[in-house]
Amino acid sequence: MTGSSTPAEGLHGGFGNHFSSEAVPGALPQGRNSPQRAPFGLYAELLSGTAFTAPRHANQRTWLYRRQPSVRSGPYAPMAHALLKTGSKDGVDIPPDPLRWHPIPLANESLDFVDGLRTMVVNGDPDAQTGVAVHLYGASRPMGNRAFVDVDGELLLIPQEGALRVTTELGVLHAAPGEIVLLPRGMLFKVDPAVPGESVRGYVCENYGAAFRLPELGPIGSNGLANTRDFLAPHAAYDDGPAQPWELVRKFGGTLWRAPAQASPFNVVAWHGNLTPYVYDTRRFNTIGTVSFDHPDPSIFTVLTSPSDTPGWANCDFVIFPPRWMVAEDTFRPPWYHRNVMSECMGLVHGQYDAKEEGFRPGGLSLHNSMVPHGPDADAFNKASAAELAPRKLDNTLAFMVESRWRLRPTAFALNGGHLDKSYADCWAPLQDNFKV
Ligand SMILES: O=C(O)Cc1cc(O)ccc1O
Ligand SMILES: [Fe+2]
Repeated sequence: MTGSSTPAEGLHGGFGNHFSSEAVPGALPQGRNSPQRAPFGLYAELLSGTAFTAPRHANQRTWLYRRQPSVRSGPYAPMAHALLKTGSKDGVDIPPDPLRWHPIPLANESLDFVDGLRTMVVNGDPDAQTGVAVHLYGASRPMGNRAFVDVDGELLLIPQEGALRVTTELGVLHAAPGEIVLLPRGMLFKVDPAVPGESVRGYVCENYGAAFRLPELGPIGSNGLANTRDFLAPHAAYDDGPAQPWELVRKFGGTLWRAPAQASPFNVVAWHGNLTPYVYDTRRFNTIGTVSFDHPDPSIFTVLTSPSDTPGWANCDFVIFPPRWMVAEDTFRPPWYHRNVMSECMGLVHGQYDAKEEGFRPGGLSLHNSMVPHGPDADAFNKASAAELAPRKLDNTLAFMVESRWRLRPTAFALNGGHLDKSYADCWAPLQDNFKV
């Protein structure tokens, strides 16, 4: 990896594909996974993402050929992190009101990606492999010789400010706002500002449940929404410099643990498999909407889904609200007023969200828990009720939603950290009873 960087073009494409990659020609064993001696003195190591006996269509694993096996690290000692939380046990009780947070200013303290994580909402329990968390990240410096691995869940990074360089065991990915990065459970990585000296900010969805997959398309057919080939996996790249001290940070059972390592863990020279990180550009999302009337359910905007044991009732749906044409006739075009059984946590990467043109700001967050009434604010209602219904492009915008079947509990930091929008509910106060017969 020293002296090498992954070009944005030419990555492997295809969600769930089986890829092969070697940074040194001949480093990948052919015809078998664990030859008596792996090429060039490398160690063979398996990383499984599903149980060995998971059905073939869901089975995920990757074979790594590396300079040192991962077991060459430790012992681990607890590492304090005041604001990184896990599962519903780390959430607080809240009244069933809609909640919203102002963006947290870009980090001006010296924080790396791990130090700068702040958990906002949590549910479930990683020991039961259910639930999600939504964290905010804010980093002003690179991780240096520090690698992070999350055993509690896979991570979906949603950059909001500043581009990221994400180094993983399988190679390097770059992601700017508008792109997202999926990091499998148990795979080591580090996240650095792509531009040295620049501060970065964004969101992280941590998924303790079944791995994210593409949603079923039903009557949409065989194409559409997030297309398989647009998920890009890295090429093998490894640190080829001399051994240096590293620190490994492992999130394991809701606690952070740290261990020294004598050399870089990014030492995988070749790999093959289908358990890989991905970068996905949301501009590739094939957005589908009504061409007649009514506001469709937002499930048409699902990028990735983590199913629960109940069909159709997701542990987590990751949904985006990308630029799109609004053409519906005789229709109130923004979202309707609603109470949903699913709990909804929303963020804004850039632009404006049509239900809340003011108040919901890029980098901010909102939470509408199960059955909590919400919908367009009074301004959006008045504007959309009176608007001339010509075709209109909703442009320069990207909002997203992490939706879960389980109630999302805010953390104590979310409630008391100084970023809660205490007057959120006022945005609906002007709505009057306009009923007249
Ligand atoms: O509350 C929200 O803004 C998210 C949302 C959007 C939409 O188009 C329909 C339902 C819904 O919950
Ligand atoms: Fe909603």
